[in-house]
Amino acid sequence: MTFLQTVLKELQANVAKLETALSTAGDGAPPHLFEAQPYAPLDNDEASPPWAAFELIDKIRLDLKAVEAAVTPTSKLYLTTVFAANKSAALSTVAVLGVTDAIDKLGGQASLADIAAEVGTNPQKLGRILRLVAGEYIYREVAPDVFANTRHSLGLRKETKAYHFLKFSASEGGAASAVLCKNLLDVKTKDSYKPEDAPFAQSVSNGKAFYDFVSQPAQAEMLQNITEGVVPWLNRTTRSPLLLDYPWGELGSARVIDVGCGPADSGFDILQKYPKLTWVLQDLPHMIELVKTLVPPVLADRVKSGDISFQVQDYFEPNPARGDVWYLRGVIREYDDADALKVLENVVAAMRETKGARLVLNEVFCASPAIVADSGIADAPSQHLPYEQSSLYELANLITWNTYALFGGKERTYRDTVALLEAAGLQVTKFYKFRTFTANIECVVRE
Ligand SMILES: C[S@@+](CC[C@H](N)C(=O)[O-])C[C@H]1O[C@@H](n2cnc3c(N)ncnc32)[C@H](O)[C@@H]1O
Repeated sequence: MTFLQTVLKELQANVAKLETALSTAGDGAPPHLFEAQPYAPLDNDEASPPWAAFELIDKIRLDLKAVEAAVTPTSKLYLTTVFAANKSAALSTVAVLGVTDAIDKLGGQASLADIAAEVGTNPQKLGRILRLVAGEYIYREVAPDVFANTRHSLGLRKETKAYHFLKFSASEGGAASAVLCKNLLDVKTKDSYKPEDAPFAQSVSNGKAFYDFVSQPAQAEMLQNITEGVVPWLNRTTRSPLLLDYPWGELGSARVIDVGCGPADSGFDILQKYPKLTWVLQDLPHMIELVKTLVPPVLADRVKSGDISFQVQDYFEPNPARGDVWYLRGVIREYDDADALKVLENVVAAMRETKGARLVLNEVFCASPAIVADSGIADAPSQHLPYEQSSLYELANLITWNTYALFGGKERTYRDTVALLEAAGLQVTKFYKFRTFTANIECVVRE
């Protein structure tokens, strides 16, 4: 069998398995594409697809890309890849313009002239953008110059607030990415993981670290957009797996120390679903003051009872807290190995004071699409997709480069992370893969 036929055979088998796995979800119907309604088993961020289905998604996508790459001339592969930034701008633009709402208002499908009049732009230019996005099956051209919503355009309605995230990523994220090459070669920045050396600081903020820049009075609008739009929308895409794919319930009434808690949205979500847990929120003074104001009203009584408490704690200093679970989400990604090790060593020293204490690390793990030793392999790339890494391999890598471009930091592979944890005196007990691009590593102190 030829390579293409081998991949197609694998694809066919995996699509059949996917349909079977999805037959128990939603109303049991297989995925649709052109209808203007969400496909609930896959598109509902408040739930997660069944595991068996989720595991097939990456395999199918990887093999589809293999087919696409195999039939594409090299220069055309470069051109479509390098111009993908235009797709980013197009998606952000239709979201900001409110094209989905306009089509809704015009009855579910409408001419370019009517959509353009509704959103206040030029129909010819809008058509060119919409065709780019329709190539991703977001919108459908139902007749020449007539566009309709599809399953994938509904998430762009203004009420979803997706446009905050899409606009920010395409504009500030795009500007930062544009200087990536300079950032990788400049002697000051190439080996640095500090936020003031990130591409964003070289392109947008005149040398200021991201949060120092957006905290300035002149950037108040950007900060508000980030805290009220960008971050909540992104967090929604990981919330359900974080709650369901790690056995928080088995921790019973454990005391959790949330190190570098930030706005603590994940802690507050976990506490609402697993009310027996008690939770200590640790961060620097300004963040502790802020997080006190962010406690959801349903948890107010738990603050009063002391089940949820706040501690100012610098994680580079010895940690006097005592707890059964030490939870670090997106903390060590901020640092190079030497600083990450300092943070972990302080946690390990405190963990030694509580028998059986465990550390739960929630991160994005850089992912390999496929590790293929031999050319002329007799199977499909999806059969070489490594396990110990973030799910959604492509999205995980896009996200880690995006966070690097904005904030610097060192996002790691699973192997890099395990080496760091072991250097800090920890022993990994389990890797919890999630149905999203983050995952948990659980460890205990090595005896
Ligand atoms: C990337 S954020 C992660 C926040 C949170 N864990 C989350 O998942 O949203 C890192 C957090 O570490 C805090 N932080 C930075 N330096 C710190 C330090 N030296 N000691 C304690 N917290 C610190 C920041 O204020 C910020 O809230």
